[in-house]
Amino acid sequence: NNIQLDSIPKLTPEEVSKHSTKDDLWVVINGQVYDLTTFLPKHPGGQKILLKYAGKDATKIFVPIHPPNALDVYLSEDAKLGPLVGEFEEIPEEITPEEIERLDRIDRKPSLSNVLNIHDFEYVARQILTPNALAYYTSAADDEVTLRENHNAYHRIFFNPKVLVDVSKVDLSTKFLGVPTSAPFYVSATALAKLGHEDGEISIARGTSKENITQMISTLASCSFDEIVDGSFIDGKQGSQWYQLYINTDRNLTETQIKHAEERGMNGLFITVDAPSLGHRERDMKMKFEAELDVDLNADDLETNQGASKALSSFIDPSVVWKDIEHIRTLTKLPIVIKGVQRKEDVLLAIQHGAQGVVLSNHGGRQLDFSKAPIEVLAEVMPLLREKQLDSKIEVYLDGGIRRGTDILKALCLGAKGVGLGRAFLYANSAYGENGVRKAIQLLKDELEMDMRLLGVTRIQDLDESFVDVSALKDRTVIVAPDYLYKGNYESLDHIQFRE
Ligand SMILES: Cc1cc2c(cc1C)[n+](S(=O)(=O)[O-])c1c(=O)[nH]c(=O)nc-1n2C[C@H](O)[C@H](O)[C@H](O)COP(=O)(O)O
Repeated sequence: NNIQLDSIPKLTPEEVSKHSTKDDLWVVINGQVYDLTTFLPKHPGGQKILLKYAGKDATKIFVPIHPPNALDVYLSEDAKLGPLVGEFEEIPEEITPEEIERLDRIDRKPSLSNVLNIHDFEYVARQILTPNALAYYTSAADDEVTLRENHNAYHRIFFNPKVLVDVSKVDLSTKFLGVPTSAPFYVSATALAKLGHEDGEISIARGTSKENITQMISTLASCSFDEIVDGSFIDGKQGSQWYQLYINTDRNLTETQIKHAEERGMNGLFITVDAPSLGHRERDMKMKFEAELDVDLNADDLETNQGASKALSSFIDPSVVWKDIEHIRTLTKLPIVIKGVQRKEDVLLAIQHGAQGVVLSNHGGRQLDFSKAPIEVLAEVMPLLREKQLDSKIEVYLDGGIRRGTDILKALCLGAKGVGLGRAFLYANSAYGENGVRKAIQLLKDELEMDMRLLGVTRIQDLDESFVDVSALKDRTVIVAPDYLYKGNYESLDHIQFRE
């Protein structure tokens, strides 16, 4: 045995570094040595990134992108070679001047008490996020027209406020899929929250749970599903959460995910259908998510440059159709909501195929550019559902471009059950963690309460179309020549100030 034991190479850094080619590829993650040779062509993130770290320690790049259980999900037992013996010599990373400035801005970050609105969170986050995180969070498809239209469309809707109404007590509470919520908005599923904050989706879970707001957990979350669910327990009570599903080409894996989501107490299953493949997000792609790669692979091995999005989406099944929704209904008792619906006819199909809800969404402009703003689709959907007496048959949510209480209020007046915010909470979490998430929720609640009071309505269920004027909503004329005198006098609000 001694002779046998002696002949097994010790898993030292020197030994690991000998296995650094695509035909013999070892990598160290969290102190464990893995043989990724057979996994290399299957890696959703492409080959380049693995080859970049062949024979090296990849822990730093692995942790912000993958949930901890990713290695168990993707790797066979024989790929796990055992613990590293010894340590790699730390090679000090060269710190660029831009990185020094970024770290300085983090030190001078405004105090949370000075944050007044969602735009402030975005402004601070943009100053302190790493280039990769910023590119991934902010990016949208092609020319990012839909990204901007999502928010701009709200500017084409005005209010018809009522006066002399007793508005002393305003109640923001409502129910989503039969479950009470303290306000008619939720945190929408976004991936890779750990790129912006080390607690990732867990601090979002804690913040939403403490504020009694629902969190939608992404299939692509950077924390494991179970740790996000566990993170939502406050004093033993689980927060309200939904599971957002990308249907996997491996349908058995999808079935396992659905059953596990039900076991862990999800209040809804949101099936995202607007991303048969993730969109063409050039900001993200420019970052070449594997950025500083200097792997000299020959062209035929190389996938085209893919940002995080493309890298993450290779498992999404592009062949999903309405009958798959019927099949999924047989697998779970969870309410099923179709996320990413963009035309009124598909809302009727969602009802026909037994969905309890839809989210009118274009993925925050990250999918098909020139998709209409969901608020505009909502204004088409609700009259049709009322005409067919189907408005009580389905809950209609929407997301995209929501940044103010007035945006939420306009959607509710037009018949939305509730609205989702994606980037707003990524920015709040990235800049200030759990407390940032809580502050963002409180700011939106305060704005919404104030807006309802000034609109002359005190309960969510009393909101209706009479409170909004949508006559300009479809009017996408070229902007009328601005009145420069007025425009020149108008001073835009200042961004939040960084401390000296
Ligand atoms: C900003 C962002 C959005 C993502 C998102 C990641 C980011 C960084 N990702 S993505 O990795 O596939 O693109 C998801 C996701 O995991 N699943 C999903 O259903 N929607 C995803 N969305 C869309 C999100 O759920 C909302 O539809 C969208 O963010 C709403 O627009 P706002 O950002 O303007 O609120």
